[in-house]
Amino acid sequence: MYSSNRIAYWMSDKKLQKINWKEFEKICIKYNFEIFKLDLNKSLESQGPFNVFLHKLTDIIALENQGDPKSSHIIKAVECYISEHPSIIVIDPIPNVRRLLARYQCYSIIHATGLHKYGIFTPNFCEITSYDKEKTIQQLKDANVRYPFICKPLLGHGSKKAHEMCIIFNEKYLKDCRAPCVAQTFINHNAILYKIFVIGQQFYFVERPSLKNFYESDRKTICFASSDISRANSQSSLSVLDPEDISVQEIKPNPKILQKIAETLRLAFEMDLIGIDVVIENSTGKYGIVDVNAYPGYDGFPNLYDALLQCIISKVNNKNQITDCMISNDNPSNIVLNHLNNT
Ligand SMILES: Nc1ncnc2c1ncn2[C@@H]1O[C@H](COP(=O)(O)OP(=O)(O)OP(=O)(O)O)[C@@H](O)[C@H]1O
Ligand SMILES: O=P(O)(O)O[C@H]1[C@H](O)[C@H](O)[C@H](OP(=O)(O)O)[C@@H](OP(=O)(O)O)[C@@H]1O
Ligand SMILES: [Mg+2]
Repeated sequence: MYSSNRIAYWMSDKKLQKINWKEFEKICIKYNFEIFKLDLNKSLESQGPFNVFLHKLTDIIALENQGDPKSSHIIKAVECYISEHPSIIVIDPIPNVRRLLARYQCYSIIHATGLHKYGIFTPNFCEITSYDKEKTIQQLKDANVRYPFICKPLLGHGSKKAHEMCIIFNEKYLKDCRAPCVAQTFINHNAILYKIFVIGQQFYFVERPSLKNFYESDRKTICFASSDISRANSQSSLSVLDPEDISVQEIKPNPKILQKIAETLRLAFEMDLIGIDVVIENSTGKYGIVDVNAYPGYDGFPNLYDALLQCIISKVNNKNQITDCMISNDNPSNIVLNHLNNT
């Protein structure tokens, strides 16, 4: 049991408390898994061996990204340990998490999936790189980003700042774009958002409040913190529909389409723990993917920890099967032996 069923994890204390981690530890013990928190300030070698590494390192990766030497040292040590022990199952691989954290790259990956064949899209987006007005106008035009649009920080996780956004309604207030950022066309969706939570092959979705409908106009920029909008109990004034929008009929989501989104993005991002935020566009009924999150809150996911352990077990089994297969088929010494036996 020692090395084949040993899970190392790392998450911030805030995350551990929020998701009631003690419950997961109990389930692990019940199923004969040893589980322990990795100390990132100590030698990793001395804490091994382990065969699964489960983590939410987004805050540290974000700091590394901003040039913080301590965070960079920690992430390098983790990556180095993983590359020296390639049999470890990492949930999720650090390069894949990095890709998802960068909003521009994240939307580019969604755009490349071919989901548009199923009436699913990611709103037009571009990177705004400077405060040069003419340049910004050109960047928006090239990507067909229309007013109003949302400005989102380039990094999608890891700090309060990553969730500070604004809605820009016209050219006059382009100066409010906090460059560098991603600009994304605003999709009217009657203030309802669906959060799809993915754990390996399992998924679940919940309905959440969202931003009300907005139109191009001469109004001033609206700034908001995304954490005030789409939590289960959020009550932002920005989510209260204007009287003329109240009669717009609610379109219920098709679970098959949400499943298609979950399966496609899990494969596209090569990650098992993701959250996907989807809105249904009022005018077309199409499904717009507006955000993808690494290791989300899973608020409302039934039997969360059974699902998580099931995901881990299936990855461990897959890995063992592949290893068995390699030992019996591909091992060069076996091939030589088989050849010798046949001659
Ligand atoms: N393109 C869009 N059109 C309309 N509304 C949008 C769009 N993008 C985002 N929103 C709204 O803004 C909110 C915040 O956007 P987004 O999810 O990108 O921020 P975030 O900081 O990544 O949020 P999270 O905390 O879920 O990670 C969404 O919950 C949704 O209500
Ligand atoms: O409502 P969800 O679960 O989608 O909310 C996420 C949200 O995506 C935020 O991005 C948070 O991530 P950080 O930026 O890493 O703080 C998540 O926070 P966490 O505390 O659960 O890790 C939310 O769950
Ligand atoms: Mg997000």
